[in-house]
Amino acid sequence: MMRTRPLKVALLGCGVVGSEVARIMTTHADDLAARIGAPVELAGVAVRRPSKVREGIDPALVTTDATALVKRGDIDVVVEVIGGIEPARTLITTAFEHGASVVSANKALLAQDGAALHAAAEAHGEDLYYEAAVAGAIPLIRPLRESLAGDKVNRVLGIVNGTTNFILDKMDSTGAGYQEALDEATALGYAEADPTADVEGFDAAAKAAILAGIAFHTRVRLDDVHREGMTEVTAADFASARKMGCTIKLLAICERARDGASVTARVHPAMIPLSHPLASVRGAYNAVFVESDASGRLMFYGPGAGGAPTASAVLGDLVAVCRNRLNGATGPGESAYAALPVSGMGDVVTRYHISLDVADKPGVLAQVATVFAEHGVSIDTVRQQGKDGEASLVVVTHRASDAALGGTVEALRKLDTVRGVASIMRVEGE
Ligand SMILES: NC(=O)c1ccc[n+]([C@@H]2O[C@H](COP(=O)([O-])OP(=O)(O)OC[C@H]3O[C@@H](n4cnc5c(N)ncnc54)[C@H](O)[C@@H]3O)[C@@H](O)[C@H]2O)c1
Ligand SMILES: N[C@@H](CCO)C(=O)O
Ligand code: NA
Repeated sequence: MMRTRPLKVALLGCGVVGSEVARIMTTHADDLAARIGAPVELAGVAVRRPSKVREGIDPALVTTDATALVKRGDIDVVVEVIGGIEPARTLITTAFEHGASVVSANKALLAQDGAALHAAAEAHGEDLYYEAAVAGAIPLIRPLRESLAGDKVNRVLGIVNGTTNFILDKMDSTGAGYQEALDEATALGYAEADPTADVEGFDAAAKAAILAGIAFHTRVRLDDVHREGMTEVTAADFASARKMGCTIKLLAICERARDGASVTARVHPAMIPLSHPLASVRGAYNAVFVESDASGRLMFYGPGAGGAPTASAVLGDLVAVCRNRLNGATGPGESAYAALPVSGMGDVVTRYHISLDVADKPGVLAQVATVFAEHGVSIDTVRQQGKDGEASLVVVTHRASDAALGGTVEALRKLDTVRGVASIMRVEGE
């Protein structure tokens, strides 16, 4: 039966995502009410620039005082789409203190303070949902938290940043320059307010921390995630990748150690074979593989950024939280009982593609091969191209630990015959 008293929603932030949330709440109001069992009313919209014309939003609802809005006491759900750490964090905790549940898209905040925010939600008997924080529209948080709650997840691997995938795709497929592609991603509403968060891998690292925490029932913070951005990926790297039948993607990889006693989480550019499904993820799309004991390998794919796709995930959470509220219940909170340590990058085992500039003279190849052997790194293929007494040597290894590879590279740099290490890239997805 439909309840006539509406559930009241406060929207914090009315930018790319917030404006789409407001639009869908209005245009789909009847369907949302039917699905929830009560009407949902937009009771206030906190913005920074009140003079801006916002189509479809009653100006009487607009305020610059987000704190007063979350303190009103009659708000059921606060939707936080401001982003950043403060004032978002204080607004969310204030919302809990004043009897509201929270839906957020804020991966930066959740990766940094997720544990404290979950504790605050639990202490006040409120919900904290954030499907939009990871991989935009793709249902990923809820499948991990709920659908896979009976399985044991061992690995989560994928493309979780739309902006960088958009840029890498453009660089690879059209030869576009980095800045031109970034400007386009920003204009399309994919990039963070400060796109450094995207291109330097902070955004993907925040998502990796959130995914690893939920997947492995443990706490993983942003600082625990090894992070390398994509700003140093060059046209030459794409050319090398193509020679190997690969392309380059910025990947987030969260793994449980073989003995199950620890986990790792990392974000870095990697070569992947063109035959791998991740190679065909184009534009701002995201795709994530989840590997579990019983389920085997699952793939989640869809739009990873942009106003409307992100709003879809926010609205899904809003419906879930409203349903919980009508039932006098809350959804699942944080599950961190496994308390697994997070290991450093040295323990990660993968394959490597290394480009070296070397002297083109007898014995150099043997010298280089010896350094690899001395560090226990087995070589898969070697390709050499010589020109005017200099040569470029491309070595692809079998699986080795990052620590062993690091030692190898350090020793290679010390060889007189090695003029420089032009690039090192991990090879994933085989
Ligand atoms: N854009 C996307 O594709 C996308 C996807 C997933 C998640 N997110 C996340 O959603 C959140 C919002 O992203 P966005 O792309 O909409 O950003 P945005 O910059 O377009 O919107 C944020 C809005 O918040 C407003 N704001 C800032 N401080 C405020 C305050 N104190 N009170 C009220 N309003 C304030 C800004 O003026 C701006 O309009 C971020 O956490 C982001 O990481 C964005
Ligand atoms: N800036 C983010 C938004 C989605 O989280 C991205 O490009 O993926
Ligand atoms: Na999502």
